[in-house]
Amino acid sequence: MRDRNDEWRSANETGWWRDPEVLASLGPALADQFSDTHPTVVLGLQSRGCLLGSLVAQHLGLGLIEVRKDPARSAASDRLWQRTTPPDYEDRHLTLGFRRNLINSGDRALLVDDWIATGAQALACQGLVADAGATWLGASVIVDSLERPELRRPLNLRSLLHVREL
Ligand SMILES: O=P(O)(O)OC[C@H]1O[C@H](OP(=O)(O)OP(=O)(O)O)[C@H](O)[C@@H]1O
Ligand SMILES: Nc1ncnc2[nH]cnc12
Repeated sequence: MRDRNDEWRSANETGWWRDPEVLASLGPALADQFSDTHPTVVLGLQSRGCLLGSLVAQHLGLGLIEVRKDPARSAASDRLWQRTTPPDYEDRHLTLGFRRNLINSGDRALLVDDWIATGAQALACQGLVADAGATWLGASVIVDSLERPELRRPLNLRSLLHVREL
């Protein structure tokens, strides 16, 4: 998994997906970080989070909710749970959301993503789960690059690697 791309000062994540063994291991590894919980649904953040979220959901025998950027393009806003993020790692205030009928108040939601930096997008996802009256279990990510360590506990963040290990 060590794959530093010096030009961009970030990991070359597409190389991870290209490796069949790494790809096969990611769903189980991300799921196992929350083996003490009982998720009923996986949330995947567009776009890399969806790629990984589907691996985790399939491993656990669960379904996936695609958390879309700019979800109002695909459904009327009164049918959506939507939240706007604080500034993310690219200083964007993104609107994230999904259709309300995809989740119910009895759901126990696990967010899956490749990377966390400011935590802005994960916080918005936590807010979406709260809006639906569902239970937030935590965020299972590959790389922890969290800039605000005080968010680690409220988000219940668990990671396969810290950015310093890349
Ligand atoms: O902690 P934050 O500052 O919120 O940033 C982390 C998020 O940003 C990246 O996705 P990006 O929006 O670049 O989309 P992508 O998955 O399409 O690359 C990354 O995959 C996380 O989803
Ligand atoms: N995928 C990613 N998401 C957020 N911050 C990053 N920095 C480097 N890669 C990143």
